[in-house]
Amino acid sequence: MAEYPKQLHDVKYGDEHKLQTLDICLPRPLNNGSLQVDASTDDSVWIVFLHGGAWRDDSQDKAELKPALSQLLDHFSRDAPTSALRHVVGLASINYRLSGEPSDPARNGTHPDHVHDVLLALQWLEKEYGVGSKWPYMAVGHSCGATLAFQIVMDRQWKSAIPSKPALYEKLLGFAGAQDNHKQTIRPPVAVVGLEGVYDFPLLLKNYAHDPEYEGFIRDAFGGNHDVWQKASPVAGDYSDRWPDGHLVVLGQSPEDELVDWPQVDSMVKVLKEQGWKMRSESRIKEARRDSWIGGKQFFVTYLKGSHDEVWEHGTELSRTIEFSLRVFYGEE
Ligand SMILES: Nc1ccccc1C(=O)C[C@H](N)C(=O)O
Repeated sequence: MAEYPKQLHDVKYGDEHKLQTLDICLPRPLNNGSLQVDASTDDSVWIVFLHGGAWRDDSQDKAELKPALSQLLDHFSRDAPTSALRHVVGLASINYRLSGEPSDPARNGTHPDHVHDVLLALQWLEKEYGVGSKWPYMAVGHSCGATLAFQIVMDRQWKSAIPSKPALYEKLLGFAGAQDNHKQTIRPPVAVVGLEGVYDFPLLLKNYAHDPEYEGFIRDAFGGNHDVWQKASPVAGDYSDRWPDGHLVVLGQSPEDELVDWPQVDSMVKVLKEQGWKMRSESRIKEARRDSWIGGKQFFVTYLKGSHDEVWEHGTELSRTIEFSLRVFYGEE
């Protein structure tokens, strides 16, 4: 069996509970730090994937990336010189603590425990592979994984909403109670790619008021305080001054999604626009060339096909969106 692409499964990034594990895929050798293809680190990036499942569904985990990953690797092996994956140093898919099952230490989390685990995993990835220091990374998430992808950017808002665990924040983020973005020891991503994401909890609960499941999983994951629901929603984030590293947001949404409706995207779009982000259309990728927008902030809304979970189950939509995001980020068509 060929040594590459190399896959590492169930690697532990913490030992507090059994969901502190991640999978890694290295498409090609790291070669003492420089890559065989695209040796320039400037052209290389990590992909960090966060699965969905409403913070509670233990049938959904880091394996959500698998179908998309095999398609990405397929394209890469067929077409390495032009495949978007040639920019990718590695892909990581992260498990994190869930909520809703008080007797299980891996499923008794309340916000911000889920974010903590993701930050711990990022800290591990930085230490072991230079993710965020040697190489930038894109955070890609599905459903509540898309929520988490934004939450690792907007950390200060949820920190101030939850004063109970300041020591851990300080340890993980170098957060000294100040607004100083540069003190962070865990670098934020350069891009956030959300698919079928939950971005605005109060709006989600309003639009699905007829289905008690929604309030159920929000309460399990975030507690009963409405103020926290509002502050922890990605739409409450500051994506301008406090995210200097952020250059690209891609919001992928399927009109056929039966669990998360389009107003979630609309709400996020409104916030990004208000904060100075430029909306680009898919047909004008060239115009969005990174050279011409270094330091700029641009976002795309892309239409996906299929139901809420088909988007990752079939892999096609997830792999397509990752490839799209890489192409846009590197100014290719
Ligand atoms: N109802 C949702 C609303 C929004 C986002 C996800 C869900 C889910 O149901 C996910 C998962 N399959 C679950 O059963 O928890």
